Amino acid sequence: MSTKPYLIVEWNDTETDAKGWMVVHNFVKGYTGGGTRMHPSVTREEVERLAEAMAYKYVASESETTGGCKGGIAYDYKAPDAFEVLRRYIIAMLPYIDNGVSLGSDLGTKYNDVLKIFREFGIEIPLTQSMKSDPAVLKGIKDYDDLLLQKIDGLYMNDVVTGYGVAFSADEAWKYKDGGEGARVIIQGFGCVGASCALKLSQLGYKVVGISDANLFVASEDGLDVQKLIDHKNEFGEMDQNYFENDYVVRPNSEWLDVDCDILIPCALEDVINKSNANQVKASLVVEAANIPISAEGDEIIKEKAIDIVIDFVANLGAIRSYDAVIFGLVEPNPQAVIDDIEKLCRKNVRTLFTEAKKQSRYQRDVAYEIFKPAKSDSMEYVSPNLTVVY
Ligand SMILES: NC(=O)c1ccc[n+]([C@@H]2O[C@H](COP(=O)([O-])OP(=O)(O)OC[C@H]3O[C@@H](n4cnc5c(N)ncnc54)[C@H](O)[C@@H]3O)[C@@H](O)[C@H]2O)c1
Repeated sequence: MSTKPYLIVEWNDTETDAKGWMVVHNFVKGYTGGGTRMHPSVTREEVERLAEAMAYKYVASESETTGGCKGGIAYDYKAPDAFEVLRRYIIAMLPYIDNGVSLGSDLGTKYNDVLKIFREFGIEIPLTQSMKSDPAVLKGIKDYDDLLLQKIDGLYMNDVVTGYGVAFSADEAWKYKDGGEGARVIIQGFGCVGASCALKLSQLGYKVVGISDANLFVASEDGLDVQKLIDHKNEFGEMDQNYFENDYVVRPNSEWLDVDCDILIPCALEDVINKSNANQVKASLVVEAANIPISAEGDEIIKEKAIDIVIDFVANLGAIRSYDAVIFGLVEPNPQAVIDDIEKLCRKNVRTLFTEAKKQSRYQRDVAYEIFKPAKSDSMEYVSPNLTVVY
C-alpha cells in the first residue's frame, strides 16, 4: 500500500545534538506542502509516514496543485533554544523551500515562528518559481496573510481550521452511525487542534467528558467547561488546574483510555493507540485528528473490534484546505466562508468514506487509501538562468 518517498533530506545541527529530516512524498506541479514537527521522539521513519499522509490529505482536500511533504526535528520543543534550532533547520532547507517545498508548522512548532524565519530570508510563503510571478497567487497569499490575523469564536484562524474540521468530521460520522444526541467525547491533546475541536463539539451539543495534555488527564461525567479550559491554557496547550471545577477528576495522562466514552479523538502524538492499549478503547468511533495516531499493530486490534474510524487525512485537512483554497482563489477569504468550505468538504468526504466502506463491508482505513490515492511524484520545478524546466 505504502509507496516510497520521492526525496529525503537529513540534517545534523552544528550547535546541539538535534537531528532533522525533510521528506517530500510527492510534488504536484512542482509544489508540495506540510508542517515541521519538533519533538524529542521524532524519527526519520515517522517523518516519512507523515509525508505520505500529507500526500493523501491533499487529494482529500481536492487540491490540484500540491503534493505532500513533512519536516521533523528530534529536539525538545520546550528547550530555551528551540527557536534557534528551528531556524538552523529552516536555513538548511532554504534551497528547497525557495523552490516549492512549502513547510509550515506542526506539533511543537509555531506558524508565526516559521513565518518570522522565512521573512528574515525574504520569503513570505514558499512558492514555486512560476507561482512567484503569478499575480493571482500573489493576491491569494496576501489574502491568506490577512486571514491569519482574523479570529472566529475568539480564536485565531490558524488555531481553528483543523480542529473545527475534525469536529465536523466526527459529527458527520456519528450521525451516519445514528449515534444519538449528547454523545460523550474524550480528547487527547489540548493544543491548536484539540482545543478548537473540543470547543466546536461542545457547541454542536456533544459532552466532552475527558481531555489530556502533556501533564495530566482531566475528566468529568457531566462534561468539562471547554471554554474555561481554553481561556486558561498556556502556549504549549497545557491546562491550568487552578481553574478546574471541584467535581473534575485529575489522573495521569496515561489513563486517557480508562474512562468510558462514545467518541475518542487523539489530537497529539503519533502511535498513541498501539498494541499495548488498543484493547482498552471503549469508543465505537475513533476520529484521527493527530497524524498517524494509531500504529499498524494497534490498527489490527481496532479493526478486529469493528470500531469505526475517520482516518487522519480525511478528518484533519482543515489547515491545508484553507491554505489551498485561499491561495488559489477557490473561496472568499473571510473566516466564516473558509470554515463553511472546510465543513462542507469534511462532511462530504466522511459520508463518501462511510458509505463506500459500508457498501463493500470493509474497514474505513482500507477504503480511504483507495479513494484518496495520490499521484506519482512530479519533480521540483527548477529555474536558473541557464536551465528552465516548466511543466
Ligand atoms: N495544527 C494543525 O493545523 C494540524 C493539522 C493537521 C494535523 N495536525 C496534527 O494534530 C496533532 C496536534 O497538533 P497541534 O498543532 O494541536 O499541536 P500543539 O503543539 O498545538 O499541541 C499539542 C498538544 O498535545 C499535548 N501533548 C503532548 N504530549 C502529550 C501526551 N503524551 N499526552 C497527551 N497530550 C500530549 C500538548 O500538551 C498539547 O496540548 C499533531 O499530530 C499534528 O500533526 C495538526
